[in-house]
Amino acid sequence: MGEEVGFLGLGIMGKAMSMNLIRHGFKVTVWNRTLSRCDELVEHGASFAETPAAVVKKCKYTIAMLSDPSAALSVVFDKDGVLEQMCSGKGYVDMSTVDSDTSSKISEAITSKGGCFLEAPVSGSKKPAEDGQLVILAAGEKKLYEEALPAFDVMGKKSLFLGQVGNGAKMKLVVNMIMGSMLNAFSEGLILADKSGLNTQTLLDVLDLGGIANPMFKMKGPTMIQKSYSPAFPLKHQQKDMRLALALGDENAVSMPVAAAANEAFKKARSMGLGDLDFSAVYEAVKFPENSS
Ligand SMILES: NC(=O)C1=CN([C@@H]2O[C@H](COP(=O)(O)OP(=O)(O)OC[C@H]3O[C@@H](n4cnc5c(N)ncnc54)[C@H](OP(=O)(O)O)[C@@H]3O)[C@@H](O)[C@H]2O)C=CC1
Ligand SMILES: O=CC(=O)O
Repeated sequence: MGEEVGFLGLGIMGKAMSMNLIRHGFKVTVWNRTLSRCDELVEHGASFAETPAAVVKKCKYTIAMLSDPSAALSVVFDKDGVLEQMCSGKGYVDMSTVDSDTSSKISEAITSKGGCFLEAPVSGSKKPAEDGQLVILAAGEKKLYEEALPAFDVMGKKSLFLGQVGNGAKMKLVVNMIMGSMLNAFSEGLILADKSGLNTQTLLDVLDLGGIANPMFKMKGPTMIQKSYSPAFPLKHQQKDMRLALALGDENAVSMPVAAAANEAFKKARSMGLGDLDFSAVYEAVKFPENSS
């Protein structure tokens, strides 16, 4: 635990995850594109670096938690990026949700500089991140997985090593494709109950008692009924995951009409200006499809 760990990207997830590392005694150096977002972490004991390259220079391994493939690539390949200081003996752990091609590109670049690469996207949202209860889906260099396990144990409740680079990314996309499709079916059910004269809270109670009870319905149902969409998992990221999962389906000739329809609803929600709200705001797009532009 004596080694310095780097952390790039202090959004909803990165802030909670790096905070957990600090709380558990890790020495953490942080960077975020909007630098002011580092202040709170520094107040809690983190060190700050001006660029991703400066973080990598200082740290044995560096974790990233960034919004999407273009952010993940930019932080590695752009000026002052991760690659500039990557070398033998250093590791890079990308925990962002991206597609396997993006992850492979990053892996090749890191290993070509002599470094080790691990992808480690996570299942679980803001609250599990705050509580250290994420599920970590790692793949890539086993040696780096073992090195990062003490950090994973603090950030998550379970870590899985899934083999070669790409398997973690794919697993995460399959899980989120299912989650996005379920949320659409749930939204339609809430609307159907309401329009057909049923009490939506009673529907939530019935669902929670039966075989399709799940934490997502239990957590999101009450806030959806109240139209409260404070972002835990931003809708724009869920739509990105649906898009990437559908591309994975294309590559493998897997027909996914349910996921494709769910993706349309998330796109519609984005066109209604709901992208920065929680992904449960897709309920508004399902309820008022005519509001899309
Ligand atoms: N929220 C959730 O429930 C979960 C999210 N995820 C995944 O984790 C990742 C992060 O999600 P979350 O924290 O919610 O997202 P946020 O939108 O809250 O944070 C995104 C982070 O990426 C940074 N970023 C965006 N674009 C760039 C860029 N071009 N260059 C450098 N940095 C950039 C942002 O910096 P800045 O502050 O400057 O904008 C910010 O630090 C995503 O891949 C998401 O799909 C996975 C599981 C759960
Ligand atoms: O990616 C989102 C999640 O809740 O997991």
